[in-house]
Amino acid sequence: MLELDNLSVRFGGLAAVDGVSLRVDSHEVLGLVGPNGAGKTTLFNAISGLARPAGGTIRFNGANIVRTALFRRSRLGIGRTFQIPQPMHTLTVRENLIVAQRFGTGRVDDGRIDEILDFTSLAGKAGSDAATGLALTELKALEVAKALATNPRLLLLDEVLAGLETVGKRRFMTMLRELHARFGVAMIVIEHDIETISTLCQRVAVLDFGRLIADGTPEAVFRDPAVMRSYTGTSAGTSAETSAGTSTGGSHA
Ligand SMILES: Nc1ncnc2c1ncn2[C@@H]1O[C@H](COP(=O)(O)OP(=O)(O)OP(=O)(O)O)[C@@H](O)[C@H]1O
Repeated sequence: MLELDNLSVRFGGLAAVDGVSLRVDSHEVLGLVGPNGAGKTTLFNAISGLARPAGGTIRFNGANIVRTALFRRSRLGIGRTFQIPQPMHTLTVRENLIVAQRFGTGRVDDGRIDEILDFTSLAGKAGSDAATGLALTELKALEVAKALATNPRLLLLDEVLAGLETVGKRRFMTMLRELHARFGVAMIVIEHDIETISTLCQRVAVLDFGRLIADGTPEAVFRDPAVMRSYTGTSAGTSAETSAGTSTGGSHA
């Protein structure tokens, strides 16, 4: 479905994404981890059309979309959320979904919007002001709902669980698993928490200084000493240690 070949994104002298080659198959759930500043969000920006690559190709369902405009990528089926929820202010929750759906599909389907509101547990908030009427969990749910309204085949989820407390996080993870099964989308999931990634994802890719340093099953990747060193500054622990909530949120700073 998605194939990145030697993809690079530069900010002046900084290679934020540095020669990354990676593929995601339809219906696959891929975790994307790495320390702060490793290039994860920049990679999402390149795939979704917000960042212009300095080199390499992005193939989506066979076509090279590296020069394709943002809204066209959305219409091809690439949806995303943002790390910091970005509701459209002054609009209600339902209106947010209508705008997202029109952007992503070129039309409005009220039945589909009702389905998404139900699915994301936002039906009771459909008429609420999106900027002022929502708790953090609901704002995160709205990010997912807006992305779903664009009718994605590939969903890029940028730290949608960050900041949620344990119960909210569990509920959200259940929702993401159901989403994958019910809407049949492939997903790339950026999260720092190893337990979350191991639970949600079949495969994990690790970025470090913009480079892909590992790609494999969660069990294999999180046991790789080089991987663990790169973002925690420690050597690999046992699987019990690494699945007990270890964060991948190390920093090069
Ligand atoms: N618009 C920009 N202009 C200049 N440098 C940028 C820009 N966006 C990102 N960077 C730099 O590119 C590198 C990668 O940043 P990016 O946000 O992609 O990392 P990340 O892995 O998503 O980090 P985090 O886990 O903190 O969200 C960092 O060094 C960052 O400072």
